[in-house]
Amino acid sequence: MTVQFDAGSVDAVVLDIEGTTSATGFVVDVLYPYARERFGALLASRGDEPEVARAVAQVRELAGEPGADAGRVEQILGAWVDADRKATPLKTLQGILWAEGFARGELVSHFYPEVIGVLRGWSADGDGDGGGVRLYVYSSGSVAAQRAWFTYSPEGSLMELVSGFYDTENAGPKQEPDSYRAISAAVGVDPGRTLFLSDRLGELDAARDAGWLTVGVRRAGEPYFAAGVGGHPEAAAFDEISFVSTRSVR
Ligand SMILES: CSCCC(=O)C(=O)COP(=O)(O)O
Ligand SMILES: [Mg+2]
Repeated sequence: MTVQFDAGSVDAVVLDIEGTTSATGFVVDVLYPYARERFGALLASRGDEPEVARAVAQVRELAGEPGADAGRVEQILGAWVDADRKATPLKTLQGILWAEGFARGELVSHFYPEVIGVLRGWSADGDGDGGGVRLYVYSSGSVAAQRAWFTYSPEGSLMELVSGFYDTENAGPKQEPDSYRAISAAVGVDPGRTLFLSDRLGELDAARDAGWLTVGVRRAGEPYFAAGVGGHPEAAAFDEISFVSTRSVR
C-alpha cells in the first residue's frame, strides 16, 4: 500500500534495521553464526577489555548467575541467540565481533533492493539542495554494529546519509515509549514531525504513544509479516512511502 506525507511535514525518519531496511534472514543466517563462532575466543582472550568485561557482568546479572564462568557465559549467549533475545549485553558482544568482521572485509551488510536509493532521495529531497529529511537509525543491534552496517554496505559507505544512531543502551528498549521520547530529546525534532519505520507492532505502538508518526513495513517472507502492523499505515517497501509537495505552483 502507498503511504503519502505532505512534503515539509516530516523532519526526521528513524529506521529499524532487521525486517525493515534489511532481511532478517541475513542477520540470522550470516551475522548470528559469525559472532557465535567467536564468542569463546572473545571471552577467553579479551575478557579484561572494559567493554567486554562490562557486558559479561551484565550477562551474569540478567541470567541471575553471578558466578558464571566464561564457558557458562558462552552457553547463556548461545541460548539467547537461539531465542533471538535482544538482550543489550548480547548485542554489545555481537557488535564488537561484527564491527571487526566488517572492517576486515569478512562481512558486507544487506539492504533490500530499493532501500539505499530511496534513502538517498529522502535525504536529498530530489531538488539538489540537500534539504530533505534527516535520517536516524534505532535498532536493537548496538551502535557499533549499526555504524559498521552502514559503513560496509554493498554500495560502500552510507554514513553521510545518517545523522545519528540509537540502540537499547543509549535510548532504551524498543517497545517502551520513553525510548522514543529520549531519541526526540536527543535529536531535537518535534515528535509529531518524526516518522518511524519498523516491522514490529510493539515498536510502532511505542513510537505512536510517544507522539511519533509511524509506518509499518510489511515485507513478504519476514517473520512478523503475518502478525501485521495493527492500525498503523503500512507499506511493503520503502518506495511505497513518499513525501509529496502540495504547494500550488503559480
Ligand atoms: C546491524 S544491527 C544487527 C541486527 C541485530 O542484531 C538486531 O537485533 C536488529 O534488530 P532490529 O531492532 O533492527 O529489528
Ligand atoms: Mg526490526
